[in-house]
Amino acid sequence: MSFTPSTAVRGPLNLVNVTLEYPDGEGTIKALDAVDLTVQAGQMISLVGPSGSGKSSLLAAAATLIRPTHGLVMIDGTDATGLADKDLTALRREKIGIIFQQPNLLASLTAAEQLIIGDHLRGKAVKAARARAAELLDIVGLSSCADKRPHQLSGGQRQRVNIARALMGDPRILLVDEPTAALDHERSDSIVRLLRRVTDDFMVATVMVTHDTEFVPLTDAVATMRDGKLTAPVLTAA
Ligand SMILES: Nc1ncnc2c1ncn2[C@@H]1O[C@H](COP(=O)(O)OP(=O)(O)OP(=O)(O)O)[C@@H](O)[C@H]1O
Repeated sequence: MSFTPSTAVRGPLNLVNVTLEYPDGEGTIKALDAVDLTVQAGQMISLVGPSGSGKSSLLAAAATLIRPTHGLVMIDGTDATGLADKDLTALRREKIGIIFQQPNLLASLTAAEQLIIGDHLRGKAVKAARARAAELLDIVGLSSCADKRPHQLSGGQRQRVNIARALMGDPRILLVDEPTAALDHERSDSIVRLLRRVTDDFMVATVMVTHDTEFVPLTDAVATMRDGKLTAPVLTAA
């Protein structure tokens, strides 16, 4: 299935009045409360806020992994909330790269194979996938590690494989959850700089949840979650 923008597109990622409620005893809890967010191609937004404020819920809604109770989740011009599960899965594979805190690499696969397997699921030819995987591993600085398995890589290298894997489908959107949580300062800095570079070079719309406010200046703007509400992104000085 191919997805083409059907309405005026404000950005690859556009959340409009998104509310997400979870059952909570007799009542409900609003994990997201009328959230609006637009992220343009080539723009990187930091998402900060206290524990329980709704950051993971926002990423999950933007990733189309969870359907909001109200509101629109526009992915490159397509309203994801109106799609059947099968089409939603296809949209996610085509448009969204997700980078979790833990790389979740498969222990038995080499770095190159971690990337190729995703393209296999997308139904792409193996030869083209091999070439693309080699190119992306080079871009993330791992060309000499293509044949290494996860246990032969450092934490920072595993996170680089994770980033390269998320780029395999040529996504329009990158959603990144605490990418530096398990890394020391130097590796954290280089991972956020890498995310900045791929946002610029691949013109993706990137949202990065982070508790490390020191990396916020590497991003274009910072938005704060509090009790499910999102402040308008504030441009950083850089
Ligand atoms: N599956 C769920 N069922 C019920 N309530 C949930 C569920 N997931 C999250 N919540 C609640 O929704 C609110 C927002 O949680 P969320 O995990 O999105 O916050 P967060 O900012 O990502 O927190 P953290 O930084 O600790 O990961 C919290 O009150 C949380 O308890």
